[in-house]
Amino acid sequence: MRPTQASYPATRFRRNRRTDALRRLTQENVLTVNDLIWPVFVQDGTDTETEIASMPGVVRRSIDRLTRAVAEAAEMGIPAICLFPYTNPALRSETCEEAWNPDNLINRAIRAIKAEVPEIAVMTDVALDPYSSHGQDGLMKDGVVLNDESVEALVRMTLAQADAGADIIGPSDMMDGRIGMMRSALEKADHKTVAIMSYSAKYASSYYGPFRDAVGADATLKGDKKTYQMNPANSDEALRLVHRDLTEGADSVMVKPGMPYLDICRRVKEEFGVPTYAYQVSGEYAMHEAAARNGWLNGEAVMLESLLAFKRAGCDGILTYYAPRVARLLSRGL
Ligand SMILES: NCc1[nH]cc(CCC(=O)O)c1CC(=O)O
Repeated sequence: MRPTQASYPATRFRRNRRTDALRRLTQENVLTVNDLIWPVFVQDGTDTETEIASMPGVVRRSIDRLTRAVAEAAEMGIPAICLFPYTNPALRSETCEEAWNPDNLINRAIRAIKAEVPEIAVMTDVALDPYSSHGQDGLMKDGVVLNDESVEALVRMTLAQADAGADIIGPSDMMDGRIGMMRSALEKADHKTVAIMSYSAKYASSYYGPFRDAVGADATLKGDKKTYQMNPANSDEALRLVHRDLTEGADSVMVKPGMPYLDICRRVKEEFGVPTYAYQVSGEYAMHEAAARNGWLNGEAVMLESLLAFKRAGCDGILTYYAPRVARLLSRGL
């Protein structure tokens, strides 16, 4: 489209901005509760929660408390949550078996939530970092993260989560070939309706720091994830990855992190026109909160502005730790 307008004074852009009513009438994009996926952290225990120092306002909850919080989220109209575990360090190992234990923390949480709050969509995370003694997303040998062996482990993990009742599988590991293997394993196991939202364009980002605190992978992580997560300098590669994942059977795709990668969101949406999501990651949340809590930014205003930006960039939805706060605001009509 080539925007056409007369020259000044026949055109005065301020006419459409003069009042709140006129601004609402000419607004191109809108953020609604239907755009929100709430990432949540789960820990062992009963009736407990633990604050995450680098993510003020975010907590890890025991399953009972989490289920109550998820019920409230559903009540507010939030369509989906995404579960992340804080695995007991004693259960982390080189071989990561806990990841596909049918009774691990995540699978117990899925069952509890689906029993109590069946209407909310439950998304999971598929990667080995909360279960590995080295904090990497795959299995390791001689200092190398193995691809095909890791995919086998991730497929086992996927099936255990589908058995527990997950609605959406979220592979965040960035191994090659995982989507195809997961899709055919799900078909074979008669989990034909389970969706896959692929973390297709996931960058080796420094914005994940606070998340690694939250799942306890920070202390254990040796080295970095640059041999499998994307180089932040790349953009064409993101399109190739999205294409690959779609041909292997992904139902939707994700770009991660969010705000520093809005150009990628726009390119993906324009090129493929598929359901496209962005993850406003822990570091983005931490930046906003740090500034807001210091009184340097208006927290509520930047929260809303940052989320609207994803819609403008073409995203169909956003994974955001702000989901319940935003939902509450939106239900009051802002
Ligand atoms: N593979 C695990 C995973 N899934 C989501 C995040 C980050 C989420 C966030 O920072 O909010 C990470 C961390 C990582 O890749 O190291």
